[in-house]
Order: sequence, then C-alpha cells, then structure tokens
Amino acid sequence: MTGTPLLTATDLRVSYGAFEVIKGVSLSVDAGDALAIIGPNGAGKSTLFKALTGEISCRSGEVRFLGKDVTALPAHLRTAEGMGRTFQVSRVFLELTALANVIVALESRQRCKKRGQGRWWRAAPEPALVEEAGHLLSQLGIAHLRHEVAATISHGDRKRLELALALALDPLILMLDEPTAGMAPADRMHIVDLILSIRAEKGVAVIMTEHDMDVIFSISERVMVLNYGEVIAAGTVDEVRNSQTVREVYLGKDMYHAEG
Ligand SMILES: Nc1ncnc2c1ncn2[C@@H]1O[C@H](COP(=O)(O)OP(=O)(O)OP(=O)(O)O)[C@@H](O)[C@H]1O
Repeated sequence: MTGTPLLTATDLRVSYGAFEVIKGVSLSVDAGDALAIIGPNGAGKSTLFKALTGEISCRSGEVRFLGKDVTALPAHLRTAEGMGRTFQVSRVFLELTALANVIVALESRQRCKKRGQGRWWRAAPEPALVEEAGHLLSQLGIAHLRHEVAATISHGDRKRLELALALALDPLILMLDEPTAGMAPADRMHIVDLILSIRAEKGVAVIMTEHDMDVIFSISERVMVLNYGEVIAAGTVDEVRNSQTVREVYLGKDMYHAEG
C-alpha cells in the first residue's frame, strides 16, 4: 500500500521506574495488515501493546495513527480515533446483559462521532442500535446469549463479547491482547476463524500479542519478535519461523544446536 500507514511507532522507550522495558521499538502497520508481536515471557509485549493503545505513557518516541500524533492521547481518545482494542483480562460490564454491553459500546461510538455532544444517559436505547447490537452478537456467534448477564457467560463467549464491543466502535485497526488467553484449543480455533472472517469482511487491520503459535501463524501476515525490550526479528511468518535467532531465543541456544 502507498500513502500514510495506519499506525506507526517510532523509537518507543518505556520504563518502569529506572527499569527500561521497551528499548527503542519502531513498527508500522498499513490498512488491512495483520501483525503479531511475539517473544518469550517478560520480553515486553504487553508493555509495548499498552504504549501503542495509550494505556501507559512512553519515556520517549512517537505513536501516529493515520499520520496524526497520538502519543499524548489517552486510551479512550485513541479508541475514538479508530483504534479498537480488547484486553488480556476481559473488561465487559459483568452486570449487564450481552446485548446491553454492545448497546453501551454503540452509544459510546455515537457520542464520539458527535464529539461528546448529547446526553451520556438515555431512558431507552434507539431501536436502530438495538438491532445493530443484535446483528453484531449474531456475527460473533453469541446471539443466543443476548439476554444473559455477562457475569454468567463462559470465558470463551466473554472473549467473543469483548470482540463485539471492540467492533461496535467501528475500528480501522483491532488491537488484540492475547485474544485466546485461557481458552480451550477448540475455542481458540473458533476465535481464529472469527478474526479471519472479520478481516475479510471489514478489511480491519489487526495487531496482536499472543502466545499460541497456531493462532499467530493462522492470523498474521507479519511477525515482530521482541526479546528484552528489543526487536530481534521482524518479517513474514515464514521468515520469522525460519530465523535461527528466533529459534535460539525460544529453544535456548544449547537446545537449538543440539537439535539442529
Ligand atoms: N507495572 C510494572 N512495574 C514494574 N515492572 C513491570 C511492570 N509490568 C511489567 N513489568 C516488567 O517489565 C518486563 C516486561 O513485562 P511485560 O508484561 O511487558 O512482558 P510480556 O512479554 O508481555 O510478558 P508475558 O508474555 O509474560 O505476558 C518484565 O520484566 C516485567 O516483570
């Protein structure tokens, strides 16, 4: 693709106190791209993800979305710009039904588009929003749960509901923090199919962190590997899969050479 990338990060540095966790990471995602950020435990994936979404601030560096500098924008304003996200630990409204959760997200999208004008509360949701919320739940295969309170639905279905909330905001990019964490293998593959169909249908770009290699290789076109807060490899799925550096980091140098 030519023109302005959807999302860029340039030389990001993030520290927790004196401990530098992200050490000058840059990346770029174009419209429709699918990028996975992987790396061993503690490599800095979640921290980088939070810096991209605006959940934590960077010590230095820059994040741009559609060319606009969003480095200083908090997470909710980045969401309003079109950066949809899900969390490693689900953040749906547990006391609301699945349908009401999606309606809240749709109402929030409406308020964003009206630049915050209008009431934040309503006596009853607009019928069009109720219909759209129902449609989103069907798209994610959880229409049968529309009247179930979120607290009572299974972990896997809650992950789907969270995806529905992210999609309700009509994002240009979906930022998925371990979308299959804690799921049974069969449920994981359902989420993979769902994300693939969302990408095919809506052309949404995806950036994700994930531990499950089958999920990563099924969804992503490009992979970036972090180790100790630095990018040690980046490229197509095949390039990364065949990288000796990456194998050594995952298997350990000794084991890699013993195997090889
Ligand atoms: N709030 C925090 N305060 C201090 N140190 C932190 C904090 N959060 C993470 N860290 C440290 O920063 C480093 C990177 O953590 P991060 O969670 O980003 O890694 P990760 O690659 O996502 O790990 P995992 O795969 O285990 O989720 C680790 O050494 C971690 O202990």
